[in-house]
Amino acid sequence: MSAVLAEADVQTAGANAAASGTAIVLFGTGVVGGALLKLLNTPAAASLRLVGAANSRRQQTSAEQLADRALREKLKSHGDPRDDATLLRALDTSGAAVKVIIDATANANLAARHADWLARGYHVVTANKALAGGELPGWRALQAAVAQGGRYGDAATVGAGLPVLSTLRRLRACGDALLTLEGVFSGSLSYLFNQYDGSQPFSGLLREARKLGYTEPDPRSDLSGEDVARKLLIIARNAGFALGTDEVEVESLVPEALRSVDTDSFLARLEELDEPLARRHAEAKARGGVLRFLARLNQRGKARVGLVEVPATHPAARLYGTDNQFALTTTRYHSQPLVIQGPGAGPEVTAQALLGDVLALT
Ligand SMILES: NC(=O)C1=CN([C@@H]2O[C@H](COP(=O)(O)OP(=O)(O)OC[C@H]3O[C@@H](n4cnc5c(N)ncnc54)[C@H](O)[C@@H]3O)[C@@H](O)[C@H]2O)C=CC1
Ligand SMILES: N[C@@H](CC=O)C(=O)O
Repeated sequence: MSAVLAEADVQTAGANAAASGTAIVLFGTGVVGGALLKLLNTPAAASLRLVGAANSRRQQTSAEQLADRALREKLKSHGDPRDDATLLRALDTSGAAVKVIIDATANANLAARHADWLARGYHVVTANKALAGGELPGWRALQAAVAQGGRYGDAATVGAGLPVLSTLRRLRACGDALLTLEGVFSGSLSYLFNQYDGSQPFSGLLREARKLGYTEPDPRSDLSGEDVARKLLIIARNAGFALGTDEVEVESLVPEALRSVDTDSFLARLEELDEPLARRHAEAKARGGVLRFLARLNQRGKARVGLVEVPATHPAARLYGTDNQFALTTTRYHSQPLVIQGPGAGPEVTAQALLGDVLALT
């Protein structure tokens, strides 16, 4: 069985899981983790056993509490103090053949533990991009752990589960190679720029995107281009380009004055985004163009993410909602790129990507 998870594996999952027993611990019960908890209560997840769940401050390992449909809400005020060791012990003592840690946080310290968890025999399924899309040594440690047999479910890290990484791996397994990559890799920025026409403030749309669960916990991770850069790095690295974080040119949409304030202050000052973006929008419109936040990797490994004015005929100008678009030019898809497109953010699709990766392990 390969070390990374293929979509096809999911099909036989339910029956196998019942036979082998799969125990899971969930880190993060926010927007994505909360949606996953709902999915765990559906027949699709009947073979999985939740033995621990945690938010940043509290955790639960009692079977009775974990079975409570209000678990996410209750964890906000009730539960044991956070302690990773107790959660891992719940996996160890579960008697399950397959032990899975699900990371539905954006916490870099937690992501830094993925390789260690894999080395200790746990499988890891993650929506958290901080390791694979972070500093190169972290990516290399992850690859080393995967080479030793650890299995890493990463579908949710790119395109919120769109079949991007699995397609890329399949192409590579056939000897194909990625030449260039271009597209819209952010669901929230897609949602924002697909709708923004200058008639309403950008900050209002951003509040909406946040309410719908499309943005990162701190929306500056989206607006700064950091989240898109991480996705670009994850794809590029999976395609064999060992790019460092400093090799991606990143354009930030966050005004200088808002970059180092705390999250609450930033959220209280969103209107400061409006004027510069209204100006850029008006300039693009006057030339018949639209603004899109694009990621690009060329054949020499040069990578850039940022706001680009594109003509109305550009493929990225014809996206809707949270659509992501990944155009892969490869040695075999060279006259026309292979394009993967669809909703690229949102709790339900992302939680489904996590569940699919867990089921594929069994
Ligand atoms: N929202 C979306 O559409 C998508 C999100 N993702 C990723 O999913 C992850 C979670 O995103 P959201 O659910 O939107 O964020 P959120 O802010 O709603 O939830 C984060 C959760 O992580 C918990 N947490 C933080 N540190 C923790 C720790 N050390 N131990 C246990 N729990 C901890 C928080 O208490 C919270 O429950 C992020 O990495 C994000 O990039 C990936 C694809 C799509
Ligand atoms: N905040 C992210 C969520 C998915 O990774 C985005 O907007 O794409």
